[in-house]
Amino acid sequence: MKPFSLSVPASSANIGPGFDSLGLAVDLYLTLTVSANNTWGIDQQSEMLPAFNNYKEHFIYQVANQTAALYGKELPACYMTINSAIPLARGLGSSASAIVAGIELANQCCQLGLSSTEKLQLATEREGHPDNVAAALLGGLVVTAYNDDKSIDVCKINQLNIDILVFIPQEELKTDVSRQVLPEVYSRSQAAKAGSIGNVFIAALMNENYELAGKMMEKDIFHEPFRAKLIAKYDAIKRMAKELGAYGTVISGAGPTMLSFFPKGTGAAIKQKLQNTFSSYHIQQREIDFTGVRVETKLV
Ligand SMILES: Nc1ncnc2c1ncn2[C@@H]1O[C@H](COP(=O)(O)OP(=O)(O)OP(=O)(O)O)[C@@H](O)[C@H]1O
Ligand SMILES: N[C@@H](CCO)C(=O)O
Repeated sequence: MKPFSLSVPASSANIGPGFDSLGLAVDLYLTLTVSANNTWGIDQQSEMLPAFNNYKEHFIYQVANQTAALYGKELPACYMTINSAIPLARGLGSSASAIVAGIELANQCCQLGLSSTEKLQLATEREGHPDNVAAALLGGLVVTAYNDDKSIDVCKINQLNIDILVFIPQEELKTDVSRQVLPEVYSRSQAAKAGSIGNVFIAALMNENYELAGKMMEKDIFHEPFRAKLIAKYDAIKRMAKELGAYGTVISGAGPTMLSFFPKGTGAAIKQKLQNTFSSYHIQQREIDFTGVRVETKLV
C-alpha cells in the first residue's frame, strides 16, 4: 500500500429550515496521513481530538474496520497521523467528518473502489441523516433526501455569493442531547408551513436573492424554536448580526455554534465588531469548501 493522506471538511447542517436535509461544507479540516506498518499506530496531533487507550477504541478505526468487513476485507495495519481543526460537538459536523474519513480510509487501504453514492450510503447509515456527511463527501451546499428505502437523493449547489461567519462557543452540545428537545410529530399545518419555508429558501438561494433567503433562514419551525433555549446568546447574536447587515443567522447543525450569511465582502469588518461584543465566542470567517473529501497519494 502506498502512503496517502486524506482531508475532510467540516460542515454546517440545516441552515435554518433544512432540518436533516441541508449541509454546507466549510474550510476547517480533519486530516489523516496514512502509511503501511507492522502494527497499528495512531498519532493524534490535535488537543481537540478525543483521547483513546487502544487503536481498537478509535472511532475512525472502528468505522474503517466495519466498512472493510462489510466488503469481506480486513484492514491492514497502518501508522496514522491525525490532525483536526474541527471543534468536537459544536455543530460543525465533527462526527460526520470522522465517519467520512473512516470510510475513505477503508476504501484506500482495501482498494474497495467505492463510488460517491456508496460512500454516502454507508456514511448516512452510520450518522443517521445525510446532511453533514453529504457535505463532507461532496463539498458545497448539499440538498438531500433520505428515502424510506434508505436510498439518498442529493443535489449540490455551487453558486453562493456570500460571506460566512461562525460563532463557536466554548461549551459542547452533543447532537443526541440536542435532538431530545425536538417534537416527535408536527401537525399537517406546521409541516406544510415548514416545508414551504425550506422551498422558498432554496429557490431564493438559486436566484441569488439573499435578502429573501436570509428571511427564510430565520423562519424555521422544525428545530430552531426548540433548540434556542440551549444556546446562551441565541437572540442577542441574531439581533446584532442583523443590525450589522446579516442576511440571516441560524444554529449550525445541532448547535451550539451559530452561523450567519453576510453580503460578500462585508464579513471581515463585521466579524471584529461581533467579536468585541461576544467575547466568550470564537468568531471566525469561513469559506465554503466546494470539493469535499480529498485523497492525496503523492506524499513528499
Ligand atoms: N476526529 C474524531 N475522532 C474520533 N471521534 C470523533 C472525531 N470527531 C468527532 N468524534 C466523535 O463525535 C462526537 C461529536 O459528535 P456530535 O454528533 O455530538 O457533534 P458534531 O458532529 O460535532 O456536531 P453536529 O452533528 O451538530 O454538526 C465527539 O464527542 C466524538 O465522540
Ligand atoms: N440535522 C442534524 C445535524 C446534527 O447532526 C440535527 O440538527 O440534529
